[in-house]
Amino acid sequence: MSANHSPSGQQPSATYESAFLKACRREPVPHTPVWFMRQAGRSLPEYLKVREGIPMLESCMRPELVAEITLQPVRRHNVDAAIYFSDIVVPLKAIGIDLDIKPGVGPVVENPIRSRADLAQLRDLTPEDVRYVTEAIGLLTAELGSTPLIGFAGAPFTLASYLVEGGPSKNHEHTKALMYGDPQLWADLLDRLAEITSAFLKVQIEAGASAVQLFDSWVGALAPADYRRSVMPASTKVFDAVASYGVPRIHFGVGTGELLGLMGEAGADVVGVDWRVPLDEAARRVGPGKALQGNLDPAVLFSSPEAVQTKTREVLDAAAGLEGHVFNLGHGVLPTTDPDALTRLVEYVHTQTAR
Ligand SMILES: Cc1c2[nH]c(c1CCC(=O)O)Cc1[nH]c(c(CCC(=O)O)c1C)Cc1[nH]c(c(CCC(=O)O)c1C)Cc1[nH]c(c(C)c1CCC(=O)O)C2
Repeated sequence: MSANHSPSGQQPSATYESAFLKACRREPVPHTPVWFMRQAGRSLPEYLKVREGIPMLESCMRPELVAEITLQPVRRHNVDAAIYFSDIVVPLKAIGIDLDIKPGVGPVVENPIRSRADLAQLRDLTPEDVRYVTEAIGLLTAELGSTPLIGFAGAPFTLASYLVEGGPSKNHEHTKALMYGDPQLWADLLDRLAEITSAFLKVQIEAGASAVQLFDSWVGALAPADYRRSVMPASTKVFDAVASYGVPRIHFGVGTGELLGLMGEAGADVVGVDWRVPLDEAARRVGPGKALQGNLDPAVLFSSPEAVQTKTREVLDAAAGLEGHVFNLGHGVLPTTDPDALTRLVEYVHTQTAR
């Protein structure tokens, strides 16, 4: 199996040669590729329209709707990659965890996992549990042409934080209590989540995803020594599980300036950076042999078009010496972002970096 071809060998080579996948592989690109975390949904009126009356989790299980929402930002913004429309808790729902996504709140778990007995809630995930994912990706690869599709999953720590807290959390106190107080149970929990996450990513790659992103959104809450001891083994297990497919593996978290080197070491090909660390400094922390993704502050999009260009220029200048750069925001698109500001940003990055 050649690198970055799906096992079925169906992936057209125009996808393989796309600017996004080339940048991930640290090859020369015709222009800096751009996509946005949380580009699907959120600020788009056409998204709000098709989602009307359909709860979030249900919308993730309807293949035609998933395909449509995934394609909307590609049509509108001319981004260089699509991200599969789903949520990090979808695989947990698929194995029967009682949870919901509450509008304006996020994932809420009915019975938080805090004891060894609670671990029994986490059974293995099989492709049959998420047949709608395989189906939706089939529809998408047919429509996307040479535009790569990014599959994704939540990393073990971030999934554990929702499962242990029972919902979104600022301080992650229950999660840390378990991590420090019962290291063996914690390790077993993260290992279970690594198995589920690996299985979920494999389904997406085998269906045709050209790259995967592992979101460890909240891991920036940890110090490096704790990350290395208590989180890295599980994240490494996930990256190792999908290594043989040869598709780029992207790893991202918020507030992870002190963890960037370790997150690369965990097995990422591309390290995502939030807006707090300039990309040249991030490259020093990550070291050679990795591409970087980022890192315009999503709040910058609320300023004037001129200010957006100035701040974008700063990102591109800091990225000038990188081995590979995928332009993105430093975190997801904020819900009230003007969609036209995103379209203008894609065009600006493309024209500024066209070779
Ligand atoms: C931490 C996390 C979650 N989900 C996700 C993360 C990691 C990325 C990050 O750090 O932002 C990942 C995610 N969630 C969603 C996507 C879709 C693809 C994309 O456009 O990037 C992706 C990649 C859709 C969604 N996920 C969610 C929505 C909103 C649901 C709705 O509109 O009803 C969407 C479009 C819900 C959700 N789900 C989660 C949160 C915090 C929320 C927001 C709650 C809110 O503000 O309403 C958990």
